[in-house]
Amino acid sequence: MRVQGLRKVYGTELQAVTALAGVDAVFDRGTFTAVMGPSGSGKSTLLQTAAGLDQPTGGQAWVGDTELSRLSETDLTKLRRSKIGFVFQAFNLIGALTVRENIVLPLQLSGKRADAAWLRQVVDRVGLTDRLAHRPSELSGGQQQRVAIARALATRPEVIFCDEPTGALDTQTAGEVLSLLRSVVDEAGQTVIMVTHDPVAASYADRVMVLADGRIVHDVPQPGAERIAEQLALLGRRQRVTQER
Ligand SMILES: Nc1ncnc2c1ncn2[C@@H]1O[C@H](COP(=O)(O)OP(=O)(O)OP(=O)(O)O)[C@@H](O)[C@H]1O
Repeated sequence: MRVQGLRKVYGTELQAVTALAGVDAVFDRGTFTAVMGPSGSGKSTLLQTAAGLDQPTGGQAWVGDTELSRLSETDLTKLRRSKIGFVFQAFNLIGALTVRENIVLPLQLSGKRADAAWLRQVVDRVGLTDRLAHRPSELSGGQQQRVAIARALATRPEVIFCDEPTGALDTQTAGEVLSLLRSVVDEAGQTVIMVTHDPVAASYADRVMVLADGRIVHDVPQPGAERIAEQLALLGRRQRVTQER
């Protein structure tokens, strides 16, 4: 996955907000990247435009050799369904469906037959084998997020985008979900790009990318939760000083 010169401006001339001011980044296969930065720095916008959920104002995003802006709306939807998985803070499961039905939904939407062996492996990895007939409301928050991860994995996507996947979970449950994402990268070789505010969550990644004002201001191999927290605090202080001037 890579993005080049990615720009996003919301609104019209007088009230234009530059959410992304030209972002270049490569996310190698089988790596886990945490995207961090102050509120409003463009993290979600980066995720949305890189994943083809929203159109950038300028620049390009590629999944493998495919440049997203060249695709028709139909082909973009097909690509999103087959090559990209999404995990959100709010789980976004369908309450009327069972765990199994939620997990296979992306396959059904893309008209693919479920690969039974892969699905067994996915369900086993997320530890939900004995919960397949339950409804999401009968599960804990951590279990619901594991269903969402299994659903994201069902189509064997090349890249999984996570927006604050542990934002609604307690520390221990968050740790379990993050270990699961780590194992998806290490054992299944998938690429994970995760937006998070939490330095501990970011410490599970291989690399931490920090955005400020729609630009990458740090892009480093992950230095540990403490250093990440220090860097973010420094960035917050610098921003406050700039705003006060
Ligand atoms: N639909 C929109 N219309 C106008 N402005 C928007 C829209 N979506 C986002 N923005 C603006 O773009 C900038 C970046 O927003 P974005 O949601 O990407 O930031 P973020 O880093 O994910 O923030 P947070 O950590 O608070 O979720 C912000 O200034 C935001 O107000």
